[in-house]
Amino acid sequence: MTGYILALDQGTTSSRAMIFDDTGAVVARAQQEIPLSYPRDGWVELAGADILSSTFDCARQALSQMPDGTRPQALGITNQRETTLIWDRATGEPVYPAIVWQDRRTAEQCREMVAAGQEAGVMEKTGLLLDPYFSATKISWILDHVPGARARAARGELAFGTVDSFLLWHLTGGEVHATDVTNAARTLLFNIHDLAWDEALLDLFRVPAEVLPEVQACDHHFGAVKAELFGFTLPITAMAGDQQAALVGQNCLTAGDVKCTYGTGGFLMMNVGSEPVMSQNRLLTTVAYQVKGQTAYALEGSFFSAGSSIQWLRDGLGVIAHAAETEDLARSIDSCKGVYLVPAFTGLGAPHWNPDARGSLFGLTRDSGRAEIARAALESIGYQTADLIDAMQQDAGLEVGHLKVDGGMVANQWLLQFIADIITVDVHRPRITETTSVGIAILAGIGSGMVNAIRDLSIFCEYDLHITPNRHDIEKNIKKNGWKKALKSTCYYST
Ligand SMILES: Nc1ncnc2c1ncn2[C@@H]1O[C@H](COP(=O)(O)OP(=O)(O)O)[C@@H](O)[C@H]1O
Ligand SMILES: O=P(O)(O)OC[C@H](O)CO
Repeated sequence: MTGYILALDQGTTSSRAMIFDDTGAVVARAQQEIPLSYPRDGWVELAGADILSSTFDCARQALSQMPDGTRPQALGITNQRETTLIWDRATGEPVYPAIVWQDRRTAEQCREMVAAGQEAGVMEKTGLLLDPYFSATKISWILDHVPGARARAARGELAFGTVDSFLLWHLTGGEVHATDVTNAARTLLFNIHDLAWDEALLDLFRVPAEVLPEVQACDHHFGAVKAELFGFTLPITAMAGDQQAALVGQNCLTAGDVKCTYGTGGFLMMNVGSEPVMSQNRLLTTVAYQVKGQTAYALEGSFFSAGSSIQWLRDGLGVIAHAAETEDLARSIDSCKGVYLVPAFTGLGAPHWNPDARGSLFGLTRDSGRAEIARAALESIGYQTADLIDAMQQDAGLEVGHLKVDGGMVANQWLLQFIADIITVDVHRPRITETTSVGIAILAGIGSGMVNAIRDLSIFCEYDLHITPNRHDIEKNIKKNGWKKALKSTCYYST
């Protein structure tokens, strides 16, 4: 009998459901966009109700596409990480909208903590930096700004969770409050060496232990979906943050394997094996996965604006109607003629970590038009990748042999060629580019016993596009120098 796995992927701009059979074939898929709101400069929020309804609608749509008489035997949840929700345990209602990972409202608190010399100790335990990106300061912000929330949290009436926990709570009818190690590792409250919440960090960030979920391995049996939701119960046998799921989905299971996901942001991740590698270049050290009792760690560099720059071209400037138009625009000119976009719309991530930086466009002339700006937006993604690869190679002490890419932006082949050219490394794109869903399906297959080991399902990871770099070294160096100058000016302006 064929086995089926339902993969739910709740991302920053959309929710997805995909159903795989046990040969790795996709039998159903559905996707729904969700609206982000930007209530103030640097603030980014999502409505909890939209997160739930879009995810459950996608699941129902995908289930309706299954062959007659069949249903999945396991469910895996993967999610945008760090995004923070606090809800009422009695009703499941969030007390405030989800504060999205891109949100910078706690920048001042982070700056004060850095000035007080608290960053080194936090980094040592968590592998993370003191940046508003992570959940801890977002939790405190909600507890401090929603009337009565701190007192209610102390009385055990409120629950905190990243999006995985929030979905799990609602899928199980409020019966299970849990997360997995990869999501916990993004909160600034979790010791990645002991794999446990850390009391000293809870005190430092003023987060009461009463709000925290239980932490489990990625392939844990988390609970069962209540029958009212989809018409039958379904075991939830895996959870993992989306970048970690993509690492698994890209078959990056050996130390030195690297993938980069180009969605709303860009997320470069290298498997470093069973011991954490601490960065000397302001990259993050994080848990890659914990499966069958084994833990793997990763080095990660994230930049906050990749696809979001393209959304800005479409929704902010109105210079394109669809994201895919950027490819033709980039091909329509030979070069940007000195135009650079530094897409620091919500600050700069690794390796700069400047929450106050804001986006800048440099080198405009009367000849600059939509093609130059669109191409500069795509090029900025290549430069940001190159900056992170340089830092990662130094930290890990090895050369990146090739880069596996995925995410919504990899439909753009001009972009992939530019990335290959600027990092001078081969770029491989898988047949199924939704590797986040692939990864969580593999983990759910293991959690349910349908699959024995991650490698059993490497069948999922076939590559159908291989791009080799064009080596114009002189030109590449000139371009990179221009980018460095633009970056420096952006940071200078923001101080
Ligand atoms: N052909 C394309 N060229 C450039 N950008 C694209 C293209 N297709 C999609 N995108 C961008 O990719 C992003 C969507 O990727 P996705 O992986 O679904 O994001 P997320 O998981 O963060 O919600 C959007 O920001 C969109 O603008
Ligand atoms: O929603 P995505 O795919 O852009 O991923 C968001 C990341 O997990 C944030 O760290």
